[in-house]
Amino acid sequence: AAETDSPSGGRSGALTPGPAVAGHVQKIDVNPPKGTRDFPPEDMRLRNWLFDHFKEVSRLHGFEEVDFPVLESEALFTRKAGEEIKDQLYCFEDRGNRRVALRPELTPSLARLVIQKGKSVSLPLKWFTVGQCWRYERMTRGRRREHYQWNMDIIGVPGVMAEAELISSIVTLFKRIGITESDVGFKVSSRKVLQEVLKCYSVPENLFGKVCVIIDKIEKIPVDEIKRDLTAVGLTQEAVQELLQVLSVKSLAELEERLGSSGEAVADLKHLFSLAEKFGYSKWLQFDASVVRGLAYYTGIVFEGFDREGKLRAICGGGRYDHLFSTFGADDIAACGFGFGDAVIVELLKEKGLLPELGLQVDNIVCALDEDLQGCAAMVANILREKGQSVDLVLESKPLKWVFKRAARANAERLVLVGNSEWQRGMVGVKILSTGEQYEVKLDDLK
Ligand SMILES: OCc1cccc(Br)n1
Repeated sequence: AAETDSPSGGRSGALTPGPAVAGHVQKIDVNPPKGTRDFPPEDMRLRNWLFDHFKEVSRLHGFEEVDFPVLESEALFTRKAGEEIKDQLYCFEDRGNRRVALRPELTPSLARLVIQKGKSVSLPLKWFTVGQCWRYERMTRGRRREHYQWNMDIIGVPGVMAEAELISSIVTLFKRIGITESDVGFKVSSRKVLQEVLKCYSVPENLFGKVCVIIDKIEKIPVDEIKRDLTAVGLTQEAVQELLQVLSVKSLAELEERLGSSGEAVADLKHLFSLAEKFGYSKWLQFDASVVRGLAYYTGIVFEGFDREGKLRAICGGGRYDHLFSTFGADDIAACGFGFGDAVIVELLKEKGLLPELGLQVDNIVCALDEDLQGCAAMVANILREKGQSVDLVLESKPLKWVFKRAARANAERLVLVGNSEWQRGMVGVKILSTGEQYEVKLDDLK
């Protein structure tokens, strides 16, 4: 809207509502900021349902919950590997002139806390968290700017039993919400494949992260751009060619033929696939050499959950990051973890008709039949609440028709009516809404 002179002489525009003009207040924009979501009750019930599963699965696997500020020092995320997550950092300078950022991921915060705890914690650590993560993306792509991620991390275990345990956690989650191996799978590879190829071509170690970030785009941008970007960071044509060929390897056997049996990449992957048999989730896994994931700090096994119909983006992803700690100036600790977002999984559940029915549920509606019985109704509500019963207490005089309608909407088990004559006899009226059964009960016997 064009800027206009408000009567008070100030200037108001579309984003800065003008001052009230003689009883008129310009209505604020009631939508949440671009790319963000509100969670009204029905959406919050679904979110809680999902997060409760995340937390229960973490508990079943013996993980401890941790949390960190959504606001972190920008320095935690300023990796120089050309990652999208860095380009879209939601960062700013605070009033203390500190460079800060809304976290785009949770792993760096977890590493920071592990370093902070130092020797006061004993390894291995099995920590999990569910937290909101942010990115600032030009809204031209209309993508969200926030999502919640479930993370599980194992700190201090160098062997692939750790990755196997993480995948077990995700399989457990999928099973709990009705997703099977016919719906989703895990593409599994190891960045040690790339590492071994790059080593053959004497590519300096410090280019590893950049190369992985470029290759992660292999299914998103034309292969000529991939080649150009790889050449630009210093790889020879030959190295580029070999890299792209090894990424198209179709099986672990073929990979072993190409890389030999003595390398760690093949050994780790064979070990992981044998462990998958023991964990009972072999059918969920497939080797896919093209999986590298887009975070620069992965160093070993990487995996991502995908929908077999190929309609959705990756459901989750993770891997080993054995050198993240040294990038923060600390001694390295072997580590691996995954992130599981709250958006793609809901799209998958919708696709599969697996969204749970989660209506509002309250045990009792308690209602005074006369204005002067409000206090008595409060006493009844208190008695029930102390017994662990949920009560929606009617807080003002309402016609019975209104009360019944609210009881139906709240899917209430029963209606407790506080009326004068009953109250005089120490009784209250009860109506079981599912059967219509109606009776009086002594206050002391209310349960
Ligand atoms: O997965 C990348 C990402 C990071 C932060 C917020 C959103 Br939405 N997406």
